[in-house]
Amino acid sequence: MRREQEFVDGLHEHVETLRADADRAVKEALAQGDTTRQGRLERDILVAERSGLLAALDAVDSALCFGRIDLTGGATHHIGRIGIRADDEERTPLLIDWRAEVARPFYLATGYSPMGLRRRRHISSEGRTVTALHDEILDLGDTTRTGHEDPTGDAVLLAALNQARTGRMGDIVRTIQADQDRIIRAPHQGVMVVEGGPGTGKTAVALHRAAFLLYEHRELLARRAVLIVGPNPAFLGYIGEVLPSLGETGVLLATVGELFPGVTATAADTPATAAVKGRAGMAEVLERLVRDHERLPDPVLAVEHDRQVVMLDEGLVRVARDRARSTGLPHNLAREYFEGYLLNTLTELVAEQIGTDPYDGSNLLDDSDVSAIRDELADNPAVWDAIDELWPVLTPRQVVARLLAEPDGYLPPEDAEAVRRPVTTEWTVADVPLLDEAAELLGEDDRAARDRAAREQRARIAYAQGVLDVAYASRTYEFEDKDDEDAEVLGAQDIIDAERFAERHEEADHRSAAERAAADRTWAFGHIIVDEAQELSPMAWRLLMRRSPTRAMTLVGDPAQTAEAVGVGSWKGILAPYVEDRWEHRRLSVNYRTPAEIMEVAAAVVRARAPEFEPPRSVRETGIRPFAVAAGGPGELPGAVASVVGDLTPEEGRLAVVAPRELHGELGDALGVPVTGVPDLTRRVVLVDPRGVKGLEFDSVIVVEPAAFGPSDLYVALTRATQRLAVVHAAPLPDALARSEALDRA
Ligand SMILES: Nc1ncnc2c1ncn2[C@@H]1O[C@H](COP(=O)(O)OP(=O)(O)OP(=O)(O)O)[C@@H](O)[C@H]1O
Repeated sequence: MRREQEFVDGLHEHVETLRADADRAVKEALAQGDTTRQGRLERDILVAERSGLLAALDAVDSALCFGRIDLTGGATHHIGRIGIRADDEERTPLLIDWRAEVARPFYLATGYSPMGLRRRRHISSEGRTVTALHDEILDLGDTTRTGHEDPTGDAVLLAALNQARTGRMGDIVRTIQADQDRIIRAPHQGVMVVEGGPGTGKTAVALHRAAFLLYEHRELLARRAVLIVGPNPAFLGYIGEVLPSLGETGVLLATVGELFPGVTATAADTPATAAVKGRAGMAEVLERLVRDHERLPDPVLAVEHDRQVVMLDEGLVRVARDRARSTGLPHNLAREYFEGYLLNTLTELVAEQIGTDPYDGSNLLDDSDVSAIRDELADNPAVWDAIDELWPVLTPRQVVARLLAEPDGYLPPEDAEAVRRPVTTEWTVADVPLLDEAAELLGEDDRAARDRAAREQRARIAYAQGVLDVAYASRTYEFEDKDDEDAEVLGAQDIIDAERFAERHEEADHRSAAERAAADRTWAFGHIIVDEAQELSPMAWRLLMRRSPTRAMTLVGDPAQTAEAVGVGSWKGILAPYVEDRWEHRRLSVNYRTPAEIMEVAAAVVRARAPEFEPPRSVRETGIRPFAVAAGGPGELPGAVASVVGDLTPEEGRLAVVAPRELHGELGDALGVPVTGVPDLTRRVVLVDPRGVKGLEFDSVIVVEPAAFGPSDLYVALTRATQRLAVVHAAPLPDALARSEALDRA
């Protein structure tokens, strides 16, 4: 223990030096004034790098080192959250990053396959103080003993699993299990699906995989960013600290409702409405709606020009429309072509009207006359009104709002009723993939932005030119008598370089890749990780696949926990359109969260639908049996819940009351718990609705009125506790629970 403490102390001293160096480097660099473009670039890179290092050092401050491996050859390596090297010539590694290949045996070695290890040591600490060592002997011939042997090899894991919860997920870097490690370190190309029941560590594995990929492919992923998609904001809050604790911050965490820049949708539709909006067929519906805006006159459209009236008939417009469509461009981009064709058509009509020789029918106009007519037409607002009517520029919001306000003719009557709503500016989560699809169909008409950018650039150049002219004039004057040729040449060159000077004045984009990605709908992420992937609709998959042209994705989920009517039918069905059968499937089968006693109750709920269902194997038994409490009637429910909350609230840790939303008001009053949209999971007692509890976990869970839950919601709710579970009900229990022998009656 003393030696490990000395090692840890030495490590912290070294970290202090690194921190001070990095801090100084950042301050010095920031204090430097603007020099050359190159200099500023280098400064920005240095500041970003050192600030990143500082953030990583701060994040991993406690429990920096958590393990040691002793190799049969005599070498030893300490393993930690980040890698640290000594200052010597060879930059000798002091602490090995857990993600490095050298650290791998720490996670994989067994007595049967020791991978060159003699011993594996877990080092536990509180803050900077080493509190315990646990050694596993992997070389069975080795007889040296340290007095810290852990005969079963799982003391550290069990201690982690039994620890009181904090309302924030923690990292599992000290105890990653072998099957989890293989997923975390799988190659990053292609699609990998990770399936596993509740508590098998899917979320933990997904987050550690992100950290591993950022380590292994740092350059690519720092540029392209990693996106992690989760089911709801409470869940993202719950997992938000895992990656920073591993020293990683450059990751974008988002729900699907946040993936259309400018919209943050949290409102949910009813399941039936979300199901209609999420169907793959909606892509064609939107396409049809957009094409219906590429209109034909019925039968003619009169355009006034220069005191004449020109008649655009259906046939003429159809030709222009077909030509514009044949470009294959999205609606807003093809409009430029439509404008051109229609102006040509109008020019011909006007030229015919005014230029035809009344005697022989020949045209009296020459090319320059015709060209002048075209220019005049292009200046005529009436012409642009006609173009706007026939081929309007559309925004994604207009298109989706129009569909939802007037779905008739686009959706069968029943579906139309399900989605219909008045025009509104508030979007639901299920609207977001529709907005994204619409944006894709419309294309970005960036001509205005391009023109503006060009104008600004010209203005900047003119300004820079002016500045340099002044500088040049004064310099010439200043150097006139000195006959300093060099200075003269320099001044002249600067003026030639006005354009470069202007560029230098452009603000550098200081945002991180993740921040830029969040603001850019067309961003292609380096890797996408989807948690609770079973929840996503086909339309949401379309959106995500557009963000991942390389299809580097890790999808984790559990079909048995699917609540959404449009969720995953089968991975195959979802993935085939994008990658055919080129995806990998991995399974996790050990439940680290839910003790066996609770899992038996939860499994009964699924078995009522699927008798052959096999739940994941719980790694722990606690000897504490779940129980049900029957309230005398609905009026007595809050009191009964309050009494069970009193019994089950842990000294440390968290308790969740999972109840249908309708009951939250009276339960909140009875328990003195605030009723909020996004629950504050760091409170000792929280009130959550069945949908919102997905992915979360607590020491104790009380499920209220389970008859009101959908079967998959009930399964999810019953599998959230690490220690104790109770069910409180006024209505009769669902059959599966009523019959379960694993549920005691209090
Ligand atoms: N190797 C491990 N070491 C320590 N704790 C672990 C390990 N694997 C998983 N856990 C813990 O088990 C709990 C469940 O993990 P996680 O939430 O990742 O499971 P999940 O499969 O996503 O569950 P669900 O589908 O029910 O939401 C977490 O508290 C996690 O920290």
